[in-house]
Amino acid sequence: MSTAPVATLSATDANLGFAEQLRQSCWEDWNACIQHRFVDEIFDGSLSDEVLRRYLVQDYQFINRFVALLGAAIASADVFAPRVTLSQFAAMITSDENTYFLRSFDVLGVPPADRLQPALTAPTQTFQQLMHEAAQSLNYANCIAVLAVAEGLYLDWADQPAKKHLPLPARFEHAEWITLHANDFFRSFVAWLRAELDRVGPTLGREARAEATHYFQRAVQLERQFFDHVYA
Ligand SMILES: Cc1ncc(C[n+]2csc(CCO)c2C)c(N)n1
Repeated sequence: MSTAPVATLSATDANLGFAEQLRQSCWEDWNACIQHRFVDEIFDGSLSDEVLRRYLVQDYQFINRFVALLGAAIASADVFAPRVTLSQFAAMITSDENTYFLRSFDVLGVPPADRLQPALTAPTQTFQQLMHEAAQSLNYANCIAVLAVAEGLYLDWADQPAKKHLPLPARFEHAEWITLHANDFFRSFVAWLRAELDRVGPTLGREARAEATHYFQRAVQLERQFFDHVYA
């Protein structure tokens, strides 16, 4: 009979994949996001134009670094299959999603300067920097960790059981921001990202795992700050 120590992980951790361990490690910030006032107000259509405008103007400044991060994930993936999935997603978001922002900017009367070169707020700058840092690391786990937050947290607020029974809000600026993140394509992409974290997590050494975890946690904190700051 062996007397060797069996495990250093708690029973709970041992039963969870890496993706779920990461999410649970930031449970408080994660929940603060998906239960945010912004989420409640976009679902019931009461979101003020001023708040939505601040949000969308800053959010539009994400896509550039986000696509670069996808590129870094494609470059650093260990095998061919994830490169294909990530490339297909990159193709989708660089074609379809742009029109939502432009149509909303038209309705909200956002002038060209605020669409193209707005003054960046601190959470936007820090998020851009985090995406840049993850991309520059050319480390697949780091890249996927940040992508899994940017996508997974958006799926979790837009697709949550508590909101499922609600009719969509009347205005497209509200309704489409929900449906862009609550649809089968997006659901399956997020499930794939989480499965990738579960696949690569166990291959990481202690330091690499801690590094990917730190990227994930910083991204979740920034998501929360981003929601908060459009009301400040
Ligand atoms: C602060 C912030 N965090 C995450 C997302 C979600 N998101 C960013 S890029 C992208 C891919 C295209 O849909 C998605 C889903 C966001 N919009 N804003």
